[in-house]
Amino acid sequence: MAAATLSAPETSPVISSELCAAFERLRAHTPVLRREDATARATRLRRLAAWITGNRVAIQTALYADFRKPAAETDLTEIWSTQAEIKHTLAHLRQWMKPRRVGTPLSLLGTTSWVQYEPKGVCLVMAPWNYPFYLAVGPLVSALAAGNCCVLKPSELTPHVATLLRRLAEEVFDPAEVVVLEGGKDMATELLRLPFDHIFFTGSPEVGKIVMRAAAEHLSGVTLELGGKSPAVVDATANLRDAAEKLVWGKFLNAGQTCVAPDYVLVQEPVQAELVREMEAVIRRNYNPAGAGVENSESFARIVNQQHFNRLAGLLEDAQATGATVAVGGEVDGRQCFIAPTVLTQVAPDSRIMQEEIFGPLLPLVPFGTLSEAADFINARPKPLAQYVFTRNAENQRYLLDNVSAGGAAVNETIVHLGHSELPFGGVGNSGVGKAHGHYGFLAFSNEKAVLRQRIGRTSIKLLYPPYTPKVRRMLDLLLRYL
Ligand SMILES: NC(=O)C1=CN([C@@H]2O[C@H](COP(=O)(O)OP(=O)(O)OC[C@H]3O[C@@H](n4cnc5c(N)ncnc54)[C@H](OP(=O)(O)O)[C@@H]3O)[C@@H](O)[C@H]2O)C=CC1
Ligand SMILES: CCCCCC(=O)O
Repeated sequence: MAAATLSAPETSPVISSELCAAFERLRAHTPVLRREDATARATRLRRLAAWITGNRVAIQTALYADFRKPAAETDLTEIWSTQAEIKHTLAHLRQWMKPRRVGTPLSLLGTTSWVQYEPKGVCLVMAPWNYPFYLAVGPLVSALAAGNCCVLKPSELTPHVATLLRRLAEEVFDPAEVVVLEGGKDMATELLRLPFDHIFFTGSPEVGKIVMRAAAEHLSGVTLELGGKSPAVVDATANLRDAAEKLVWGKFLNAGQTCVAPDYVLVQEPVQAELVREMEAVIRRNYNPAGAGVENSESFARIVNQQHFNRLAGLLEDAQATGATVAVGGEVDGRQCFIAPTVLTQVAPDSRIMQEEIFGPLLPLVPFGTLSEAADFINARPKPLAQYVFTRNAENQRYLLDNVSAGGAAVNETIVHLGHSELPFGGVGNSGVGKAHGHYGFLAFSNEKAVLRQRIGRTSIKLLYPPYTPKVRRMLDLLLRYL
């Protein structure tokens, strides 16, 4: 069935003709992708994987040009993470695509039923700037695995990566399968007026609400991968050297511009000073081993732009103005958008740095007495994307995992749960809607169609057809009593 052309009411004057043409081209192509088998989809994903392998240096160069992301971090968090998603998808795609038979209840005896996975159609992927390659191509892999056509809107804050993504689309895909549309807020606003079948948005909760409102106009499906203040709790039983290593890595990777970065640390009072000492040693080892200064380290990224630098410098100033102490770091240089890995103590709970997502290399430590105080502190705030627990006490671990709601959690680790292909990734409440990665990503971009097949001349319900005679009423009595 040919997809209906966008009628005049849908193409409001604020949607440019080229956008409508691109959308129509994809929508007209959806029946072709719907008919493809696992082999055809896998071939497309292998072509993508080969392109990424062949363009490793170009990806590193683009990320470095955008905000001096170290090549090693690009390899790990942009290239390897994307290739791992493709590899896992290729290993399971045939299975995921198979219809799933379900059992038959007594009341439907004689029927056969299954769940059939069909593509949603034309999907929109809106990516953020902090992992601009992985967070654009990762969702694209899921969309293609599920048989969709896709519009990809990268962030304009990372223009070198956006240009690279456009080249990737042109070199790997048919323009009717995937199109990359570069632009900022205005482009995104226009795109959100189109009747996409699913919108996969990664970004801030504020913009996530804008996306969800726009999706309501067309009842588009949404996956919202949002952010928030992900807490880490370090109790008095924790291995502090181990906790320091993992907290410093997770916090200062990508200069703290990571959605699942530990935003702040709740540390049990008696071990705060020792934790600070351990963190200081790890920061020095990771970013200033020769004493040349972190600003000269090739292992530490920059803040993405002046606006975010100013925002973070403002958080640091406000924290200090409300009594915080800079225990480690604190150096800033606006000319190169540099903020050193910084650990803060004596942070006022009502200071700005404890109200908004930091999304930068500032790590406030907040002391607590009892675990219930720590849980109450977290639960008094919007539900986080991740929670981290550092403890050697199984009961403390259970208490915190059972009494704090978060999108995901890691115990004695940070961030890496995001790279586990068998785990659903996503937020809850203010930190997100829906799950991604692996099979969860495939399902996000699929319609799970329920199918029941009946034999001709038979129906489980015929005995209950009208007229509703006393015999039918007796059958209903039996039904309510036994089935
Ligand atoms: N859950 C997850 O997996 C992740 C969540 N995040 C979260 O994303 C945020 C940081 O990313 P950031 O890019 O700054 O997020 P934004 O919400 O600012 O932007 C996300 C996307 O939305 C676009 N956009 C911005 N403003 C609007 C608007 N008014 N209407 C429509 N689209 C708009 C952006 O375009 P443009 O950039 O071109 O303006 C970008 O493509 C943090 O909150 C972080 O926690 C980040 C990474 C992963
Ligand atoms: C591999 C690391 C990716 C992190 C994506 C984020 O949390 O922003």
